[in-house]
Amino acid sequence: MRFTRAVIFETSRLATIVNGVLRKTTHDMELNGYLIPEGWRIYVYTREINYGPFLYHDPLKFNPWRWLGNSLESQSHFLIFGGGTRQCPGKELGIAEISTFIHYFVTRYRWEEVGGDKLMKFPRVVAPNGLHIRVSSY
Ligand code: HEM
Repeated sequence: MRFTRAVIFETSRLATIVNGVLRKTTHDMELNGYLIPEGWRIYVYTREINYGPFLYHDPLKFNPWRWLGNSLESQSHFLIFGGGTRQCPGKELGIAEISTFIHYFVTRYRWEEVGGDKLMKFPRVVAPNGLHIRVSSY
């Protein structure tokens, strides 16, 4: 399911689920000339990285093909599931669950939006009043 995986990554990139990750410094550190003292909690805001024009060509375009045939997933800026030793342990399970849902939803059902619900894009993609769809089987 290589293409389904690419669709999941592209959707998560554009409609970021987790905006950032938390870390705590274990010793004084210097970052770009700034001193971050030991014991400080840092919120690493990863959301904007997903829209970086230097990292993703035409970043606001939904383009699942960008994930195929290159190693975007192994880049250090790929932080949809966090990074390092605390990277999400449920990553592959989550992808498997979403893939299963998409497979059955797309192959067995049709759907249409009803009600013209509003979508908010910031601080994250949400439908404040819900996203109402009418589902029917093929
Ligand atoms: C699309 C689905 C998911 C996304 C986008 C996601 C995203 C994330 C992110 C960004 C983190 C923070 C990682 C870090 O601090 O570097 C995280 C942590 C975590 N996730 Fe997920 N996650 C998903 C699904 C799941 C599932 C299905 C499970 C378990 C069944 C799970 C369990 C956890 C746990 C236990 C942590 C804490 C890990 C730690 O602090 O060591 N996640 N996840």
